Amino acid sequence: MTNERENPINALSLIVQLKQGKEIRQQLEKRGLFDDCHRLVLLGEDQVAIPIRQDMESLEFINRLWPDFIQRRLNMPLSKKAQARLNTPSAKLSSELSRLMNQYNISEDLKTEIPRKWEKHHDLVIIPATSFISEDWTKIPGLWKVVAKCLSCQRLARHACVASDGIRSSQITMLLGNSGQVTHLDNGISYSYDITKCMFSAGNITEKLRIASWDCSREIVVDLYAGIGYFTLPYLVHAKAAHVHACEWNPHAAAALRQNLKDNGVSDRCSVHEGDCRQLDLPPVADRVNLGLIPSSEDGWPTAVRVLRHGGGMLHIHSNVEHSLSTGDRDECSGGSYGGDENGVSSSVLDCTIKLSGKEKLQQACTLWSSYTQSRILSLLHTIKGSNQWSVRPVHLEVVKSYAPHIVHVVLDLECRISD
Ligand SMILES: C[S@+](CC[C@H](N)C(=O)[O-])C[C@H]1O[C@@H](n2cnc3c(N)ncnc32)[C@H](O)[C@@H]1O
Repeated sequence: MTNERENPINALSLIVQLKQGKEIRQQLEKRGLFDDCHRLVLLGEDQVAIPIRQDMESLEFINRLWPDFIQRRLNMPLSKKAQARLNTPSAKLSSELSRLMNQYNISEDLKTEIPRKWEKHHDLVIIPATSFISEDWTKIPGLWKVVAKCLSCQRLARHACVASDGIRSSQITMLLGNSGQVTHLDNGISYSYDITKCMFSAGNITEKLRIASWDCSREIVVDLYAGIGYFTLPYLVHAKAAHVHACEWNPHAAAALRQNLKDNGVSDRCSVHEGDCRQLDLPPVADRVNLGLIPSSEDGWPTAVRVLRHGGGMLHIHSNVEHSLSTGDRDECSGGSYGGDENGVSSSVLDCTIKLSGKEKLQQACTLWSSYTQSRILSLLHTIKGSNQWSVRPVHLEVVKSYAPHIVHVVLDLECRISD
């Protein structure tokens, strides 16, 4: 509680007797009517002003509950919570830029280009692709330094979409600072790379942890889309894989991968195959094949089957799955097509007009994709391995993360076995 004069901001309050203050405040808090941006103010010896919310709904409720209490606008100091909110990087950026926009006559409309979220890599911040794109921002001298100061970083870069050039080269440009080299320490593994040349998927953490929990000490693993080692490294460092064959065609990512193998002391158990995994020259040695490419790793399925050892093994197949094909406000879905296969297994089985919840739609879409994948892999096993004795068994389907609205990144663990 405070006195009326200290650091005041005009706010609406409910005036109550001091002895009732605690109870009324608790009731206001319980009902979400208390304004936690301001502090209570003592009025003389026996009254207290309790800050209240000012929206119509709250006021109607307060009037109904306490019709006899006086409401008054008062100068009330900001609460600690509100002061903390003002000190956030986001608040600092917004207030500093508002001031500069005013000074340099920049239209208020461009406020939409001030970032509200960003990625922080220690002293380097990457802002979204939509940030500060209008020409007018160049009117502010030293803009990048101002932004970096508000966001408490030394280096600043701006995102663009990951390139659709297949090698998923990064399209990040440096705005402040020269080097884009960063290091992430993640579950005891150090990953270094240049953000302007390679991409890093921070969202795959659950899958990395899953891999880390396995015992692969007697296994040979093939990682077809190794990148800088997102999955290769947990296989080696935590799952203790006997050997990993890591394939990667982006030369920058392959160089970072080699460095990361060295930095984590596991180079001796990894062979890096630099090139297109579809042409991977490897005999059938794999107990496990990781296919970590989204939106789809289907191009790599023939190679995965080819490198599986004769008795079979496990495939970890990544994919994006779209789980809402509804139109308008009718909750309906129809025919998500993942193609058919040569066994005539059609995947266009999802043709329903019944109402489905989001969770049910997700389940259906995953089931659909999973059965399509199983039948494709089985058919590849028959063709490539030259035997009809193969069987596939879905062991687990992991939902890794939401990739975009109605699109989830999933991993299917598919066991492939040949009967004796
Ligand atoms: C880094 S991304 C995904 C890595 C990780 N699975 C993830 O989700 O973060 C996939 C990597 O596969 C590589 N890649 C894509 N197609 C490839 C191919 N046909 N042969 C080898 N590497 C490929 C890309 O260059 C990229 O580095």
